[in-house]
Amino acid sequence: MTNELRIAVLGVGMMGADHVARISSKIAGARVAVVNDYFTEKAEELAASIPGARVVNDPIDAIADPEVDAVLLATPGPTHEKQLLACLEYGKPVMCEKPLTTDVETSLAVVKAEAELGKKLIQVGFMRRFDNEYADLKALIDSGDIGRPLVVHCAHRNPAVPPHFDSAMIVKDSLVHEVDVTRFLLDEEITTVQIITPSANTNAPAGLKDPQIAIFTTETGRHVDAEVFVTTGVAYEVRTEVVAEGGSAMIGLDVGLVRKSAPGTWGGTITPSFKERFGQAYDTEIQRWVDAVRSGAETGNYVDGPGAWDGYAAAAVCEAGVKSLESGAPVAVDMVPRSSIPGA
Ligand SMILES: NC(=O)c1ccc[n+]([C@@H]2O[C@H](COP(=O)([O-])OP(=O)(O)OC[C@H]3O[C@@H](n4cnc5c(N)ncnc54)[C@H](O)[C@@H]3O)[C@@H](O)[C@H]2O)c1
Ligand SMILES: O[C@H]1[C@H](O)[C@@H](O)[C@H](O)[C@@H](O)[C@H]1O
Repeated sequence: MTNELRIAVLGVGMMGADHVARISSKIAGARVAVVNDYFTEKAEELAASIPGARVVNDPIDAIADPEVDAVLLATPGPTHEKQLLACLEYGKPVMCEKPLTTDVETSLAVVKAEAELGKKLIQVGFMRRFDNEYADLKALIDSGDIGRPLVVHCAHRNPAVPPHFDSAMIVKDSLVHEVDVTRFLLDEEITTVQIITPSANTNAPAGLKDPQIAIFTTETGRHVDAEVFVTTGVAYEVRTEVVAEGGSAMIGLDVGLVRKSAPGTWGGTITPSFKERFGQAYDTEIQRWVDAVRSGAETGNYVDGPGAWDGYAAAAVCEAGVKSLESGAPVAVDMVPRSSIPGA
């Protein structure tokens, strides 16, 4: 490996293009060497603006390229399985945007393939773990200062989603972040999921079950509720409140700037999308991944943060969530025990 990590970015739509800009302007020790997209012109246009970047038309060729040290996958979820398995085959560390894959069987297959390889090469883009507010909340819980958490309340609101977004995607693409936040903050698996669908937003596309209320139960019987509402038309709002035996704590109040102005109104600003709300988290996530990959050869661990197992656990919870979305009843999460896959 050269000193500078040479990254191939696959999929340069909204997230991929954002990561290319990030790596090229803010991230130390790495550069974009290869750009790939299903639409070649899109890749060519972007590569032309990045010194030293070139286009490789086939995603698997891009992964296998000898002048690529690591891969950033920002392609749509259904393409992840094949591209992740190719990364493992060619021994390339990979930062895969969530979800790991879109179903539980393929997620488990990826976990097993990585475990057989004996190297941690896969990091999953659960960026909230790198957000300063979430990191502070986790540190507060771990310090014991508020005692044992009993209940977590979450709200996850998007102003809008793309037209192809369906009710199951609200679970697999949006609620998946609360699934990971729950596992991250409480350090245990989710055992049951129930999804309740209140009266749908009349401004949402016909048939979209939005908002949804999810209820998780964890291994030790703790309770998490999450309101996910992806067509609010307002702004991007992500809130989490932890209620513990000795106090409570909340993040995501948008109180960075409180402005008072005439005539007698007050208020601050709310981030319009996840790009602004989690910009710092994406920067930290990618910098720490680059640092981990650059030092990984010695340890066999090229990951700093959520890995393939976390992606699989999230897929298993979301699968139960989609079943509950249909029935409205609580559904048990079906997961293999981690100990059954040595090295996972
Ligand atoms: N962490 C987050 O907050 C966050 C936010 C948005 C999206 N995402 C995730 O990022 C990924 C991409 O989402 P997006 O919103 O940027 O989607 P997008 O549709 O804007 O971009 C996807 C790009 O991949 C290209 N593509 C499709 N199939 C391909 C293939 N087989 N090989 C190469 N390129 C291919 C498309 O042409 C497109 O340019 C998804 O997994 C999504 O869930 C994560
Ligand atoms: O893919 C996006 C992304 O993961 C965002 O962080 C989330 O807020 C959206 O709901 C989802 O559609």
